[in-house]
Amino acid sequence: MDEEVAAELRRLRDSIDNMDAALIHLLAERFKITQQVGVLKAAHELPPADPQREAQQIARLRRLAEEAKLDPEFAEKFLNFVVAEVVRHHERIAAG
Ligand SMILES: O=C(O)C(=O)C[C@]1(C(=O)O)C=C[C@@H](O)C=C1
Repeated sequence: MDEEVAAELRRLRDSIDNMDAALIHLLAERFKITQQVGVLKAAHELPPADPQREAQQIARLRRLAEEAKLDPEFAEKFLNFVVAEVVRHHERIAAG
């Protein structure tokens, strides 16, 4: 590979690595908060999932994605993926 191309690829990959690290830290913080939500819901016998809240989140994230020029379908799929995992955690907490 041309040395200039290799240097540019390295530079871009360094930025990708930084962003991936930021995403992991953000997700870890989000899961720490949803863990607290799970404990609160279990203590008050609230259902693990809240479809109405999810519909609001999806509508909001789709809007934000469009503004940011990110595919709104992708944003929705990503939220659903994360929330499905959160609901699994909530169910585990509720089961004791
Ligand atoms: O807000 C809640 O009620 C949550 O449990 C958190 C959360 C989320 O991860 O954002 C997860 C499950 C619910 O269906 C809705 C939202």
